[in-house]
Amino acid sequence: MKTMSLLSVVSEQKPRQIAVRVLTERLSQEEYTENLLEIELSRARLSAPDRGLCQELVYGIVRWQETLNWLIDRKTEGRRQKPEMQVLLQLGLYQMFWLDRIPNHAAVHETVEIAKELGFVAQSGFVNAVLRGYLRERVETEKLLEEVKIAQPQIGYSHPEWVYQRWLERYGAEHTAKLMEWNNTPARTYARINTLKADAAKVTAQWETEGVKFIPRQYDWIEDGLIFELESHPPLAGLKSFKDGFFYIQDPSTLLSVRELDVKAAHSVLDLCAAPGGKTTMIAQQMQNRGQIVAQDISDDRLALLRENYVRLGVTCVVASIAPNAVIANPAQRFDRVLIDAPCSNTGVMRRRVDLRWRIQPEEVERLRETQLELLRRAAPRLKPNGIMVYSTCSLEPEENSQVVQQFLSENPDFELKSERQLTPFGNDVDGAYTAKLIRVRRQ
Ligand SMILES: C[S@@+](CC[C@H](N)C(=O)[O-])C[C@H]1O[C@@H](n2cnc3c(N)ncnc32)[C@H](O)[C@@H]1O
Repeated sequence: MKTMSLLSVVSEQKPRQIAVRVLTERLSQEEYTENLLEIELSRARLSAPDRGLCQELVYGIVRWQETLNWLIDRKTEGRRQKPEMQVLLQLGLYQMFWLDRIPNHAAVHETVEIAKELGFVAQSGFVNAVLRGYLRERVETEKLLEEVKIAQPQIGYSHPEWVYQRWLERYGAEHTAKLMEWNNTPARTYARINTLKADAAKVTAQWETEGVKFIPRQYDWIEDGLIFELESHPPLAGLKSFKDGFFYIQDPSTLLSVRELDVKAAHSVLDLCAAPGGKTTMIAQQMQNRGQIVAQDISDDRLALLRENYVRLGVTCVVASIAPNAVIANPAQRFDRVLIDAPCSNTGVMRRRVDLRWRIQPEEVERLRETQLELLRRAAPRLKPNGIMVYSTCSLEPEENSQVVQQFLSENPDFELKSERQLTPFGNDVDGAYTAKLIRVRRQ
């Protein structure tokens, strides 16, 4: 029988069907999985629990794809399956071995039914056989899944071999395992209180009335009472506290570079890679909306997000423009502070970007180094003598971090490295982030 196009099954508004569609689309499209899912969910009318299940299936299967494929290969002698068939088998196995709340027989039955709905009637027996085989060997398979984490961690924790080898060399086996485990765990949500609009007492009182469950969190680089982990909440964009600009969602690691910048109220600040504005708006908060922040970004779409954010948060001391126009427009202007929150491989935030690990390539890290150095070189002449320039990334790779800074320093003897710090998930329980604080010691 001819197989039906997945897109023709749109009338089915069920979480598993939508998950299969997104997981199949991602194999042939450039678009990020998160965006594909959002598009599909915006078209579907799912209940909140069904949306949650759909997201959990998509994100979980993308994260664990290497391990799932390994399980499938064991039963199919490595024979290549059609992409849709592979996705169906992944869907069944993921529910059986990773989701506690789905009974096994339901996982098998539902997956076989979806196979039939999609036109894989002849192959549905094969799907059934593979899944039932694993059902019979459930206990042994669970043991095997634990053993492969030790024998072949890149398969056991589902990461590309090259990424695993890189981290193994740098961080050792134990930390690398922790890092990969972290990347496979759904990311937590953190809110930073926007003190331009409200204090922590006011925001938390408002959250109580809105059904937000929160816990205060402390970090050595952030003043107390500023960061809350949101354990559960209704959709944030619908909350009055959100619309009123009482808080901004960001990982605590992103605030280290702002602390290092050490801004004062009347300062002039150049924020070279500013969008969507997590750091810009925190800098404005520290300057109590005085002084001036020239915020730039290369992307128009992201600059629109920056504007949306600073309007919502009541930030008024920002001039935003497409890079590098503002700097070119006034070449004589010098700044007290410069922040370069550079584009990077994002290896420190892999748990927030589910398919990132399958997209990045070693060559990309090399290419990014060039951009990062270029940004530092462009920014350096704009810093006043004795001013502070902070370079930051959310990468765990020294090639994009200390090595870039060292190269810059070797070319710029008027700059000194004051401090640098690498935050890691296994060391600090936050996303990975690197920050270097540089001082311009004399005029060249
Ligand atoms: C890590 S993100 C910045 C995040 C932002 N600082 C925040 O805290 O929300 C890096 C940004 O650099 C921008 N970008 C990339 N290449 C750039 C360039 N050559 N000049 C300026 N911005 C650039 C990207 O569009 C992206 O928005």
